[in-house]
Amino acid sequence: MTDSNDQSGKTAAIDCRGVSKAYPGVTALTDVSLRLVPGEVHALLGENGAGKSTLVKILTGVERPDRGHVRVAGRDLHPHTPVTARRLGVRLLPQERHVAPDLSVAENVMLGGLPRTGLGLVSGRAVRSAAQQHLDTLGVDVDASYRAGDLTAAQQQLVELARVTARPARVLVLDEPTASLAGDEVEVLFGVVRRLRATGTSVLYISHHLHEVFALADQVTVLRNGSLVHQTSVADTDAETLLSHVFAADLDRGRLDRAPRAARTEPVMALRGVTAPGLSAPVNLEVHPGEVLALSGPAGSGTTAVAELLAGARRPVTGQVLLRGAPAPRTRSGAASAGIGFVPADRKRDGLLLERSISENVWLGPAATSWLHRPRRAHEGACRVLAAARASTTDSTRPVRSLSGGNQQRVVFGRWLATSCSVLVLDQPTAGVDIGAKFAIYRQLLDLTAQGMAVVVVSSDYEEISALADRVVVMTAGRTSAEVDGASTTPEELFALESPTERDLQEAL
Ligand SMILES: Nc1ncnc2c1ncn2[C@@H]1O[C@H](COP(=O)(O)OP(=O)(O)OP(=O)(O)O)[C@@H](O)[C@H]1O
Repeated sequence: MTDSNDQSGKTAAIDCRGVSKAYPGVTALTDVSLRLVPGEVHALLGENGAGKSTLVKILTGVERPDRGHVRVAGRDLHPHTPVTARRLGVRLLPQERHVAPDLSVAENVMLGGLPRTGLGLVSGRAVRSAAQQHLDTLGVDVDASYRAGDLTAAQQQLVELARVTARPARVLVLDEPTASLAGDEVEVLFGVVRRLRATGTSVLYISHHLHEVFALADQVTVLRNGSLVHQTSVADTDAETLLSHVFAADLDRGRLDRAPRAARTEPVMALRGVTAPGLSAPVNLEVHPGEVLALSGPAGSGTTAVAELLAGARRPVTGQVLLRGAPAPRTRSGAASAGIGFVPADRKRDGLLLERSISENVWLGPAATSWLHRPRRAHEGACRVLAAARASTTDSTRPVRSLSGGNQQRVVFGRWLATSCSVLVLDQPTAGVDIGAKFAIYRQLLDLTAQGMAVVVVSSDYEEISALADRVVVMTAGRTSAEVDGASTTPEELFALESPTERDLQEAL
């Protein structure tokens, strides 16, 4: 039996032994060992900053370990580069989307191996037909001839999944793959993972969602502060045990106590008969001070369009967006100056300056103007923000690039905690944020509404909606389709309300 074989004699698809990695001032991984046999789905859990992405970078050849080694199907990952990893069949679906927006869906899917004619030329028709066939096999309902940049974030994520699976993979690494997916798309992804497992591909599945681990994984490994603290078969564990390993301290998920809701006053914002790209019918909507309004609906249902209209990030074609009864600013910077905060779903788009410090990023938020002259205040403010958002680092002079993905999201959120806006619009605010920090963020939002701020949350997470919302506006196929009370609604009710009606289906035909 070689090093990479298990008792059954199976050679591990991927085997990493004693891997350690440090960045300046931070030990990201200490002596981590992990092996996946062919056809195994292995979940990797850990709070923000635990070392998951660093391990992924090492397994995919992007970063070299300081100590330890990686073998793929019994062969050393040497030289330790992404090209070697790819050649050995290790593929990655990254946390951030990387579709080429100006290329077609087909070109994006087939990017790594465009089918050629006998003369060695690339045939557009062959590319389209091969891509469409692959998308259909995966169950991804997207037309291969569309421009990738015109797709929703969730569709782009599925196109990327199609790209990484277009060629046979020995090991597929999925880094928080459901962060921008909702109900049906999650099922598509699960189907793909199950099919790959059946054909012998090993899947390393990184997630903050325990139900996904129990739905999909055979084995689970928990990292904490860069060390492997727990490794077991999923059949032999339960959610409480896993959580106790993910978080060193007891997780405070106690009830979110809410101040009694203030009597309805005049709306602070309203949409009156608004039409815009992404909407199929005029939208009427009011946002009141002191309430959390949730916009619930699958990707493409119009929730992001409404959030962007409120935040000045999308222009109405007809109708009016009102702020305190007067026309609202029609640009993002104008809306920010008028006190409308916005946390978009794609944090890269929110202009995080990755090379600059956490302090600077907090105070360079679109509503901040005076940070340049007050570095100490910026520093103190950033520390307060980081503590409030339960970020694992208190050193606000660190560059944002050195933060884990989830902690970068907290900085985006923290920007708006440090300002005094009257409306805060958040699109999927806790995607990629660990469960502990999620609840800290929910508490912050509820405190802000108790002080009179209006909060609008676009979310595809039913638990999030029930924890936060006073009112839920449900959207399907580009129009508002229902409004329900946040306190009494259930995930089942929301799911049923979000399912397309007969009318939606007929209009789509
Ligand atoms: N390029 C870098 N330079 C300095 N420190 C880094 C760098 N990349 C990661 N780190 C640090 O290494 C540690 C592990 O980060 P990593 O991104 O692996 O966490 P993670 O478990 O993937 O978190 P998340 O759930 O937020 O994505 C963190 O303390 C992070 O700040």
